[in-house]
Amino acid sequence: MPIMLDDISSISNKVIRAVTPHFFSTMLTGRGGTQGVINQNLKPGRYDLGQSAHTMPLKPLNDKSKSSSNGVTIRTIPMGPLTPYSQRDSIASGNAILNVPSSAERFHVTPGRANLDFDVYVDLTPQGTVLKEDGSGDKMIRHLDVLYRMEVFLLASGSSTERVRIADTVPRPLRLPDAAGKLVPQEFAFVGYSFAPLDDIEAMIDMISVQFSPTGQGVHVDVAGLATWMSDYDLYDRICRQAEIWSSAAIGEAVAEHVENLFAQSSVSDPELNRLAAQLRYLENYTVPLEAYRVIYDAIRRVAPAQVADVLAKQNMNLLMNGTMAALEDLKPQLAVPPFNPQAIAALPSKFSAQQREAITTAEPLSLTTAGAGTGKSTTILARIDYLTACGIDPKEITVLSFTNAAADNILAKNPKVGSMTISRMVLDIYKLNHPTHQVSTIDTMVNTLDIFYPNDDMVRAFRRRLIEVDKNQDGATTALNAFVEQHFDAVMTVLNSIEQTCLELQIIIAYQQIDQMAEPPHLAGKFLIVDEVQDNSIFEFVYLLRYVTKHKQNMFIVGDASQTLYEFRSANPKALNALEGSGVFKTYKLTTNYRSNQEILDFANVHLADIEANALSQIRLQANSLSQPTAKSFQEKVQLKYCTAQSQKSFKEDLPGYMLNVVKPYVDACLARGEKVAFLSYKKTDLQLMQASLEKFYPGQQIADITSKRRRPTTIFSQYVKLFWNDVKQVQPGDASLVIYKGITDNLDQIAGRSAATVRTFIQKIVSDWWIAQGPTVDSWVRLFNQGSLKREEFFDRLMRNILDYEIDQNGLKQMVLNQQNRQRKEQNNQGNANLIMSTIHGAKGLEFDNVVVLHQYDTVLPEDQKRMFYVAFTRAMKSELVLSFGKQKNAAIETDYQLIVNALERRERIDLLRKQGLNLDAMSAEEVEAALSTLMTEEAQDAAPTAAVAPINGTSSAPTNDAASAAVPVPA
Ligand SMILES: Nc1ncnc2c1ncn2[C@@H]1O[C@H](COP(=O)(O)OP(=O)(O)OP(=O)(O)O)[C@@H](O)[C@H]1O
Repeated sequence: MPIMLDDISSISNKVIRAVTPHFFSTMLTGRGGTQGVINQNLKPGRYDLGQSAHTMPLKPLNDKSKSSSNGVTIRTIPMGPLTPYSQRDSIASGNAILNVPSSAERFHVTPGRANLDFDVYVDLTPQGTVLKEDGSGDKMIRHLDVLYRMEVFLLASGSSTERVRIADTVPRPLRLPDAAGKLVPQEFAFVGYSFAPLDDIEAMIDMISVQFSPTGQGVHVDVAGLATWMSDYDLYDRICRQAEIWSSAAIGEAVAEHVENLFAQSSVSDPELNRLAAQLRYLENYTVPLEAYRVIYDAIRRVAPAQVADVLAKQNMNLLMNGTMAALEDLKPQLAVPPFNPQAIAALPSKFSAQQREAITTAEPLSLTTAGAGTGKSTTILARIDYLTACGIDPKEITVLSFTNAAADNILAKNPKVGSMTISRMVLDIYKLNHPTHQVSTIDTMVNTLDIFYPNDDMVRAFRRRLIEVDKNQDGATTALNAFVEQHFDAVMTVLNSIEQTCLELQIIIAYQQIDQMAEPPHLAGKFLIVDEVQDNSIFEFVYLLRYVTKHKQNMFIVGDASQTLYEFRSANPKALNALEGSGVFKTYKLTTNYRSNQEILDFANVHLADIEANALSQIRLQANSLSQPTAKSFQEKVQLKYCTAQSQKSFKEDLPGYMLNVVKPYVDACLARGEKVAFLSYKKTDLQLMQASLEKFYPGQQIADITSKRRRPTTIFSQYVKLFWNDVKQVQPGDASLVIYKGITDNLDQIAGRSAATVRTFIQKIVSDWWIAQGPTVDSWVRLFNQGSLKREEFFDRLMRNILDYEIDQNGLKQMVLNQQNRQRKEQNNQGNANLIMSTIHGAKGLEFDNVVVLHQYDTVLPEDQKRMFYVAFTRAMKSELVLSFGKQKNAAIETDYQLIVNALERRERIDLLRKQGLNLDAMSAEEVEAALSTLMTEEAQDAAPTAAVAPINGTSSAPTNDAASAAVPVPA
C-alpha cells in the first residue's frame, strides 16, 4: 500500500502554487520588498530626468527580446495577454470589453462631486517591462522600466456596472435615456500606455471629463492623492496576476474574445489580419496551456473564413497541432486497426496486468497510454509488437519510433523485422530520398555557407536569421522558420539545391510542407505506428507525425509519461500529453502499477511526483506490485537521505569527498556485500567525475562503467575560414593554395574561433592537417589539370572551396556517427558489463533501472519544474534501495521534513494496525479517542525504549562532513 499523501498534510499542500513574475523571466527577481528588481521603490510614477513618452516607445513590448551592446543588455519582457497593437484593433472593432476594477483597487478621481452625474476611476495594469543590465562598470546595475496600461473608466454616478466597452473616441450622444427615461452618461473605458502614468494619465482624464462636465472644464485631479495611490500600488501582485492569466484558461478566453471581436466586423483588413497573426505568434513567448490553444483554435474556426483560418492556425505551433488533430479526428473511421483475434489475446503471457492487457490489445486506431515510471511502458510496446504479429500483421507493417538511438536499437535487437528508428532518422530517410544532393549539415555551417554564396541577398539574409533563431532555441523560432519556408518555398529550395546542404531542423519543416508530394522509402510504409517516450517529442515533431498518420491512414499507438519530460529545452512540452488526453481524439489507457521498485522507494518518489505540475491532471501515484506493507523501519532502510548544507556549489564540491567517505561508502559497501550493483546519478558530468574519483580510491579492484553519452561540438572552422579569408587564397597560385589554407587557418585562429581559440588550437591544427593529408591527392590532381591548361583558375578555386566545405560537413557527420556508436556501446555496458558501479547523468539513465542508486540532489526551496521532473526520473530508477545525497543553502530543507513526515505517517499506520490487533475497534471510536489510544501506545513505547536511549538519529543535517564514521547519520541497510 502506498502511503497516502493526504496523510502528510504539508506535502499535499505543495500542489497549490502561485505563479510568480518568474513565469515571464527569471530575471524578474524580488517580491516588492527590499531585494531584487521588483522592489518597494519600483512604483508607477513620473519619467526619469531626460525621459518622455517620445524617448520610450511602446513598440518593443510587442515581443520578448534581448539585445546587447557595450556591456549593456536590454530585455523586453511583455506581460499583457494582448499586444498593444491587438488591443488597439479590438477597440477599433467597437467590441472590446474591460472589467471594472473593484473599489478597493481603483483610484476614484471624482469623489464627493455631487454636481456631476458621472464618476471617473483609474487603474493600471502592467503591460510589460524593459530590463536594462549595465555591466560596463565595476558593478552590475539593473534598472527596470514598467509599461502600464492606463485605464480610465467613466461610469454613471452610483453605477455598479462590472464590465464596460473600451472606446476609442468619446461616444455620442454623451447621455442616453435609462429605463425611466432619465438621461444618464454612456459608460465606457479609455486605455492608453505609459512608462510614467503619473505624468501621462491626467491628460487622458481631462480629455474625457471635459466633454461630460456641465461646466465644460475637466474634472480636478488630486495629483497628490493619485501619487499616494500609485505609491501603494502592489506591482508584484499585479505581475503575478498577469502570469496567472498566461498560465491558465484565461489567456485562451482573452485571445478568443479578441478573435471574435475582429471577425464581428463587416470586414477584416489585411493589416488587421497580419497583426492577429503576430498576436498568435506572440503567445509562443511563454508556455500557454494547450487547453487554452484549443479555445483559440475553436474560436478561429468558428468565426474566420476557412482559408483565413488555415493560415492563422499555422502561425503558432500549438494551434497547428490542434488543427492537425482535428483533421485526424475526422479521418478516424478510416484508420488501420488490428483484426480481432481472440487467440492472440489468449496467447499473451499471464504476467501482464489487466491494465497492460487493455493497452496492448487495443483495437482503437488512435491510442495513448500514459503511465508513471516503471509501470511497464517499454514492456507494453514490446508486447504490442508481439500482439500485432500474433494477429497476423506483417512485422514490416510496424514502425516503432523511439527517442534515442539506444532505445531504437533495443527494439530492433528484439524484433529484427520491424522498422525501428528515431523520428529524426525517419525524417532523414524520407528527405534523403527526395533531395539526394543535400548533405546534412549543421545550422552553423549552413549559415557560413549562405554568407559565402549569398552575401547580398535579402531573402537569404532573412532565412539565415530564422535559422539562427532556431539554433538558439528562441521561443517561437520553429514556427517562424516554418512560416518563412512556406512563404518562400521555391526560393529556399533553389538556395538549398545550390549549396547542396540542409540541416535536421529544416528537414522536418520541408518534409512537413511537402508531405503530400514526397516519395517515401518502403521501410516506412507500415500501417502501424508506435511512438515511445512521446512526452519528449517537440510539438513540431508531433504535428509532423499526426500529418504522417493522416496521410497513410495509419494506426497510432503512443506511450508517454508527462512527469518524465526531460527535453523541454528542445521544445518538448510537458503539458502536451495532458492536451492529448483532454482532446478526446486518442483513447487513453493508464498503467498504475510499478513493477520496478519497492513501495518504500515509490513513497518517496510520490512526494516529489505530487509537486510536479505536469502530473496535476493525471494525478498519477505510483504503487508497487507487492502486497508487503512498508514500515517506518523498512522505509528508512531502503530510502536513505542525507541533507548537507553548503553555502555554494563550490563549497559542496570541496566537501563531497568527505560525504563520499562517511555517507556514500558505507551504503555502497552494504550493496556490494549483497552482490548488487549501484548506479550514481547526477545532473552534471563534473559531479560524476568527482564521485568517480572517490570510488576509484575506495574500490581499486572494482570495474566502474561510465554510461553517460558523450557529446561533441561540430566544427565550423573551414566554413568560417572561407567566409572570412577566401580572397587571400584566391590571390596565390593553385599549387600553393593548400599551404595557404593550412597557414591561414592556424595563423588567424583568434578571428576564426573567437574566444575558444586558445583551447582548440591543437585540435584545429590536427583537423586542418588531416584535411590536407586526406584531400591532398584530389587537390593535386586539380593543380595538374590547371597547369596543363585544362582547368580554369576560377574553376579550380571553386572546386577547392566546395571541397573544404564538404570536408567540414563529412567530418561532422562521421564524427557524430562514431560518437553515437560509442554512446550505444557505453549504454550496453550497463546491460552486459561486469561493472558493479555505474556512473550516469540523470538524462542518460532515463528508461534504465538499477539495483541500487545514489542520487546527487541539489535542493532549493523553489525548484523549477524541469528540475523537479529530472529528479523524479532519478528517484524512480532503483529497484531495491536508494541513497539521496542532497545539498542546498537552507538549514531546514523541505526534502528532510517530507522524509520525516513519511516516517511519521508510516509509524502512525503501524500503531493503528497494532491497536486493531490488540482488539480495539477504531472504527467505532471518535477521532479524539483514537488519538488518545495512540498517545498511550506511544508513551508505552517510550518507556520500553528508555534503557536503550542512545540510538543515533535517523537523518541529520550537517554543515561539513567529519571522518568519524559513527557520525554518518544515515543508517546502512541490513
Ligand atoms: N507485468 C509485469 N510483470 C512483471 N514485471 C514487469 C511487468 N511489466 C513490466 N515489468 C518490469 O518492470 C520494470 C519496468 O518496466 P519498463 O521499463 O517497461 O517500465 P517503463 O514504464 O518503461 O519505465 P520508465 O518510464 O521508468 O523508464 C522492468 O524490469 C520490466 O521488466
